[in-house]
Amino acid sequence: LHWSTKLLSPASLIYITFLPNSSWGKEMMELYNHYNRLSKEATEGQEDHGEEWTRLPSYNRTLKYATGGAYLSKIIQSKARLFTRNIRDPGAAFEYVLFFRQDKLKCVCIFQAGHLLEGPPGHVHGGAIATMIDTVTGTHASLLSAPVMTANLNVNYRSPIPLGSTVLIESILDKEDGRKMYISCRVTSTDGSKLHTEATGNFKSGKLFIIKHYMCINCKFYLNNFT
Ligand SMILES: CCCCCCCCCCCC(=O)SCCNC(=O)CCNC(=O)[C@H](O)C(C)(C)COP(=O)(O)OP(=O)(O)OC[C@H]1O[C@@H](n2cnc3c(N)ncnc32)[C@H](O)[C@@H]1OP(=O)(O)O
Repeated sequence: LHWSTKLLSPASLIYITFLPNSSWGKEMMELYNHYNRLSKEATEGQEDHGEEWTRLPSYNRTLKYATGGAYLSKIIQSKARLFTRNIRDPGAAFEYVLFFRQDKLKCVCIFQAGHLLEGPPGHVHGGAIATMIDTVTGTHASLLSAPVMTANLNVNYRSPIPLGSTVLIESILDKEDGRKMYISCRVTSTDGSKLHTEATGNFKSGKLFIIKHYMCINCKFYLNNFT
């Protein structure tokens, strides 16, 4: 069963894909269920595992509420589409979900790399890895301040990622300096034993967004109200 729906818009067909989908492997599903359970328990005030994760909303939903429509017209918002979500065939490319941990200002992304992302035979292309790192760290920086542009991204590839495998992408805030955010990131095997990639990023938020985002600086407020 593919949880995809087609919506007809004047200009194009917009595909909305619901997570999870049938392409997700066992490892991806187990991790998703793990973090989702922690998120739900935190939301519902159930058992306290000492970890309070929140699943992040979709890009379009984030855009809609983060900018409040003040700076992006409804037409632009409705057409905005993060390119990692553009592939219609479930499992073919970027399958991922992001969770945020408020108390540690930390993000985790569970990423399953599909066959279209092949670089070296049987392994994931470095550009696809950098794309996912930019997506995770950029989203993380946006959550902590305001929608950002990536100014700088340094990537060190330590060991290749097998195509079709599931990996964890974890990011943390290193430093905040006015409108600049410094985020670092590690891509590892799901048990954390193998380091695939390390990266650091420098992100810059725009002046226009700052006022609007004072309401989002407290991420808990933001996540509780807009997810
Ligand atoms: C909520 C929605 C969800 C959003 C979820 C989004 C998730 C996806 C995120 C994807 C993000 C992207 O891929 S964005 C696309 C790729 N990136 C881009 O195209 C960016 C292109 N570059 C630019 O637009 C610009 O150069 C900026 C915005 C980065 C900076 O321009 P500016 O604002 O005029 O800043 P400027 O005065 O030059 O510099 C300001 C300060 O930043 C420093 N700085 C500037 N550039 C760099 C640099 N490359 N490396 C280091 N430091 C730099 C300067 O030294 C200075 O420090 P000091 O003197 O203050 O100390």
